[in-house]
Amino acid sequence: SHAWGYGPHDGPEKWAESFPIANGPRQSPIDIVPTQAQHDHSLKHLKLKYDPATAKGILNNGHSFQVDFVDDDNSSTLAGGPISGIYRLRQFHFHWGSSDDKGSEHTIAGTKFPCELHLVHWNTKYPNFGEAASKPDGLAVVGVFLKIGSANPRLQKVLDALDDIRSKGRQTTFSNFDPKTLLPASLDYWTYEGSLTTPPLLESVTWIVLKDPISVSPAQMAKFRSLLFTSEGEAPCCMVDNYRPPQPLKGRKVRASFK
Ligand SMILES: NS(=O)(=O)c1ccc(C(=O)NCc2cccc(F)c2F)cc1
Ligand SMILES: [Zn+2]
Repeated sequence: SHAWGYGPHDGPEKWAESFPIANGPRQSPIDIVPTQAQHDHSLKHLKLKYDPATAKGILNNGHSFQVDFVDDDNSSTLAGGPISGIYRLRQFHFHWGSSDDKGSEHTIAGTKFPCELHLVHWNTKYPNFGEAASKPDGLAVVGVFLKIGSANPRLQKVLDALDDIRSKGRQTTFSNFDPKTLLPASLDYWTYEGSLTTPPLLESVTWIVLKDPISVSPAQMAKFRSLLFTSEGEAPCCMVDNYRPPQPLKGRKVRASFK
């Protein structure tokens, strides 16, 4: 079976056994070294258009939790930046650590953040997410680092919903939310060609990692860590350290939208 996780027996070091692409040429995440990124003045600014009414639900999928969006039309989209065409917002989710010194998937010159937000979009040149996920230009994920500081009021509605989805498989409605409120003031970014950071690890993602973090307080981090990897009735296992470590660059170039 393709049961995978983040523990010693089913974690990132074991994924290649079921998903050999784990050792592929464009795997994610990576360590981003700003001094080695190339400024590309042809990179456009990011165009994010999100309709709060497309927020649908919030789900504990046993690996993270995600907020799902209605993606039947172009109400919530990403365009510009390094991508061509229009990509539709599908979901956003997070990765985080058991302590504040780790948790992000991408790192900046070796620096780990306590948490990383991923906003997942798929290319509308394909009929649906599943099809797009198998194409080299099928997905675009915007990554945002979270840094320990003052409590972030923009996170609170998401964190307050976690009480209803503590265990794997739990979901509840989640409506009227604009994920644009989770973004930092500057949309400066690094971009490179990569993959999903969890199985099936498909090499179909144009990564757009924002340079500036948003804030999260220690108490808010504790809310993330109150979730469970496990289903109701199983021995509870805290959902923490659900991040893949950086993968080999294998000759890829990281471009910067800023000087
Ligand atoms: N962390 S991340 O942002 O890189 C990431 C984003 C999305 C997915 C995902 O959708 N997985 C399920 C999945 C995978 C392939 C095809 C599918 F249809 C599908 F639902 C996994 C990882
Ligand atoms: Zn992710």
